[in-house]
Amino acid sequence: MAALTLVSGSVGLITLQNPPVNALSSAVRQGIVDTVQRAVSDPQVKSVVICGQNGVFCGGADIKEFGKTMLGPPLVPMIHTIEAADKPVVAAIEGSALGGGLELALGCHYRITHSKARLGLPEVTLGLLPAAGGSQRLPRLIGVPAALDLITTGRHVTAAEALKLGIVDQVTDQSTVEAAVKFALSVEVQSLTSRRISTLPCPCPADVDALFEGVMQRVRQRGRGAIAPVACVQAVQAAATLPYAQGMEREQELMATLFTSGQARALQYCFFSQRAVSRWSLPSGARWDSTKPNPVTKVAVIGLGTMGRGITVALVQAGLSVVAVETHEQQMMAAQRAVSGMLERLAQRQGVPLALDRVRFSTELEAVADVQIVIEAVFEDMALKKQLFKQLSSLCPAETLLFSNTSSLDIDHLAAQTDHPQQVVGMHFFAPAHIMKLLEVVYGPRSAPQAVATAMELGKRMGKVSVAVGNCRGFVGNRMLMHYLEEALFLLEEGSSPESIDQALKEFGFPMGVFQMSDLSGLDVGWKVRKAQGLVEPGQMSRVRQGRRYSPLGDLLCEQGRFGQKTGQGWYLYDPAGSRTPRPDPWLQRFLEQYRARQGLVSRRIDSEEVLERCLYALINEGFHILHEGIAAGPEDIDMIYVFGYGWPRHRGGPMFYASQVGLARVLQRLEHYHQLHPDVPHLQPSSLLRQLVSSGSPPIQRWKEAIRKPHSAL
Ligand SMILES: CCCCCCCC/C=C\C=C\CC(=O)SCCNC(=O)CCNC(=O)[C@H](O)C(C)(C)COP(=O)(O)OP(=O)(O)OC[C@H]1O[C@@H](n2cnc3c(N)ncnc32)[C@H](O)[C@@H]1OP(=O)(O)O
Repeated sequence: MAALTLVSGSVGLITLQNPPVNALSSAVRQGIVDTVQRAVSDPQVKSVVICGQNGVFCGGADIKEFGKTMLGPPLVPMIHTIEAADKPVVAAIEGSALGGGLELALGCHYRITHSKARLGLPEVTLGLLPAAGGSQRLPRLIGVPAALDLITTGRHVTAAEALKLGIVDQVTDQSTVEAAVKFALSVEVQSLTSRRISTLPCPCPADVDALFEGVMQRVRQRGRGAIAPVACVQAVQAAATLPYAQGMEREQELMATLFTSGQARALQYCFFSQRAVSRWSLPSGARWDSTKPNPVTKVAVIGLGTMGRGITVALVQAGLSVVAVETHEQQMMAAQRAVSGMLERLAQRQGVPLALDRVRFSTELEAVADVQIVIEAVFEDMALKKQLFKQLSSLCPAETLLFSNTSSLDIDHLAAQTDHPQQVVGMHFFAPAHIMKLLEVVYGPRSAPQAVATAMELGKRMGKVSVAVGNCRGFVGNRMLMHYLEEALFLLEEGSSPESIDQALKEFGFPMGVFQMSDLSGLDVGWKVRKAQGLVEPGQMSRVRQGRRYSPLGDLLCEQGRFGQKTGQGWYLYDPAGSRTPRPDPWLQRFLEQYRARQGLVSRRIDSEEVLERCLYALINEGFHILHEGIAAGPEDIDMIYVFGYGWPRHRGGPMFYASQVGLARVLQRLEHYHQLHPDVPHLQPSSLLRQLVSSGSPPIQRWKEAIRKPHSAL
């Protein structure tokens, strides 16, 4: 909807009305077409101002309408009519002008912006390009290099940057609508010839071909198989080389290939899923909208290793006071230097004042007595953590929340050490904790809803995508990852190599393959976990342990001191130790050949299809178990964990969305096939939920929840 009112005697004020972000739904587009026509034909109206209701100009096309039959007037002619009007049209931008919203503003003759507004063309992040003339108008307005940057990254710019780039004409700290009306009155009699962006030539640098070549190479590398960034470059290239009308034809042609693509569907699913995971619920029925988080101003972090340091920085960045505790004097000194350095670099990069005074370092555990939350981040050792939780329980007041940063340990065991188990929640951060977006918030059967709400809110304040999950071994992310890693080892035993497995996974879109990832995080991490599970038998080669197939390859490498990047050798060679560039290791190749010979294994050629199917379907199958058990509330939760924590390519939507795109029947059939070949691998046996979904006709992912039981904790 849009409303037209006459203000200041001669200004037609059009207000977009579609809360919360005034998205351009079919009703809004119809409203704009009608009000613009009325304003243009009304002799009393000498100029027009377009603004949005409730302090937001426009969040772009209505993403919920994508994939459905498009009704209502299309955007391109609508914006063209505005640009062609013979009365000045001014956009009054508050809040956001994004995507179609900015394209609408680019069709106006002037743009007045509030200093706190954000502008951008984020279509690429939804698998699209700015196809309401944005890819043709923006380069004409601000030049090819700046337009390429904004359109291929989708980044939002501040009002100040928009002014500097020439996207907007004026920035105000006062009422934007008032400023825009005043401005409109002042330009009522001015010529509009130079204000219609589509009629302007596109300013190009001299070396424009080289520029496009370089940008295309970068977006291909960065995009890891994403098609939208490539189309964005092609559209801007059309703006630079073709007249406007032909450029528009090219824009529409490119958009047509993107609009119905699986990648666009995946990216739009991610957009909504990212928002959906914040609406958590617990098995008790407690929910995000009925539980108030505790007010938090002061948090303690205990244990200042890599994780503790990152968590401290993330908390300070979120504006909280932090008590950072490390009981070992030397470790404390090193941590203090590291945290200060990280904060200094961040302050420099972000141009904000250094916030070092918000951290107090201490070697005394007693220093945590007056905080609202304690985040324990000591070494991943159950005995150590249990002892600490016991101490904290007697040190802290009853209302203090006790959170554990653990990647796999049982939260209920830790809660049982305290007098107030309802105050205990897991917070699984991902390294580096001040950078990685994901936070798994792990609740146990006794965790209070308020404790969960506070953890989720704290995650939000730190800028994280927080996902509430039930308690089980490895929670959601690592529990699924275990089977992915294990399949990769089995493939090595059967004849593959780290290089070819990693290559297949990188071509799928992961930033790195499974063996590179293992080298980066350290082979000793998994070794320690397997030892704790009683799976490691030093020097032993047996391939069946605890009644199922087992690969001792990782253990054998660890026994040789090959822990990955940090020791210079793991699945690859790193020269010098600590370098990040993996090189194939001839030693490993010989080692694998000898291993296969001793095990009586006949090496075979394994293609990338088998690599992907076995690694990914094993992981996905575990995802179905997790859904069935209620550990994750829905497929969106699993998918966001994988996209934000494990490098799953966003344009493939996450593992569960990927399964829905491949087709559940196909995933089931391939798992059955591989399980028949490897009956000693239980994780290849298809989950009953997957079977159930297939037999009920493979419903779309949005309807899987109907087939899933209520959430509960598995431990
Ligand atoms: C065959 C060829 C066919 C060709 C047809 C071509 C037709 C298309 C032509 C042009 C296309 C233009 C493309 C676009 O414009 S795509 C949209 C681009 N816009 C965006 O990406 C902006 C997305 N939104 C945001 O970034 C934020 O929401 C923001 C506006 C910054 C506000 O942030 P915040 O205040 O944090 O609020 P939330 O993100 O939580 O959002 C609040 C609720 O609003 C919903 N929302 C937001 N934006 C949209 C949108 N564009 N469409 C629909 N819904 C939107 C969001 O989901 C939240 O909903 P809920 O509360 O239910 O979770």
